[in-house]
Amino acid sequence: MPIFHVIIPAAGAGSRMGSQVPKQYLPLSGRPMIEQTLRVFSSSNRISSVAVLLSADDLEWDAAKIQISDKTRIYRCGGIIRSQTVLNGLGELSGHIDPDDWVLVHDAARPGLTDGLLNRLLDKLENDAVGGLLAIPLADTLKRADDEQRVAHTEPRDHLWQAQTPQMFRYGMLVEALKLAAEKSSVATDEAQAIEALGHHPKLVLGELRNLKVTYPEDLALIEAILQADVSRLAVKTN
Ligand SMILES: Nc1ccn([C@@H]2O[C@H](COP(=O)(O)OP(=O)(O)OP(=O)(O)O)[C@@H](O)[C@H]2O)c(=O)n1
Ligand SMILES: C[C@](O)(CO)[C@H](O)COP(=O)(O)O
Repeated sequence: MPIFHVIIPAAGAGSRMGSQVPKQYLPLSGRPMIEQTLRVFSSSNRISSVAVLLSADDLEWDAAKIQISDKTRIYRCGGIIRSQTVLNGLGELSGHIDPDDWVLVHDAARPGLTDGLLNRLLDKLENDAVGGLLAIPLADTLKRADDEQRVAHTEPRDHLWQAQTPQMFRYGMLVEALKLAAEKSSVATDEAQAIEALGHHPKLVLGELRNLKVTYPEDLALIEAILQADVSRLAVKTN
């Protein structure tokens, strides 16, 4: 029986959001964003453990009184960059996770993940030799900008996908990949990039637009509308 652990990198400053508090604590449907993100993992009986990775000087977590499940643990091990936070979190879990256990890394800033998308990823990859990630095929035409923010040229977009999270790899392989990236001082902007540097080819599993990463202020209204629509659909179902 495969074992799945979740790591939630939540040690970012949210600078592109420009908010007073880090974006993972901004209210969404009346609760902090990170609490919305945690819900899908807390309610899944397929997930064995959840590790939330905070910055050492995070003052918001305690103040926000985030509701967590019994299988959730907090680690104040945030790094300068996301990949370092994840590597630090993997280190905290050393000895508690078998090298062949699956680890799913999911951005605290992606509160739109559903149990359907989570189960799609687990079902597609639980027997995979490498692992993979949720992603969506690029739908827009891609432009390369010049220094004056004018179009330099159009990039070919065939076979281009936008990576989302969770990204799911076995503990041992992920530690090896992120340690190598750190040793080479190469910045892997997602776990898959570090895995690719080992010569592997992670599987792309179809995600959904709703699983967007909340990055800029305009993303908040979008994700709020998505979560409100979820509440309305649930209300109709239960009436
Ligand atoms: N040193 C870092 C940087 C980011 N993250 C986390 O990685 C996820 C995705 O990163 P991003 O959207 O870039 O978040 P921030 O780094 O906070 O945003 P910004 O780049 O705008 O500052 C977020 O949940 C963020 O909290 C992290 O744990 N540690
Ligand atoms: C991991 C990720 O969400 C996949 O698209 C993305 O790379 C995170 O980038 P960020 O700059 O750390 O938000």
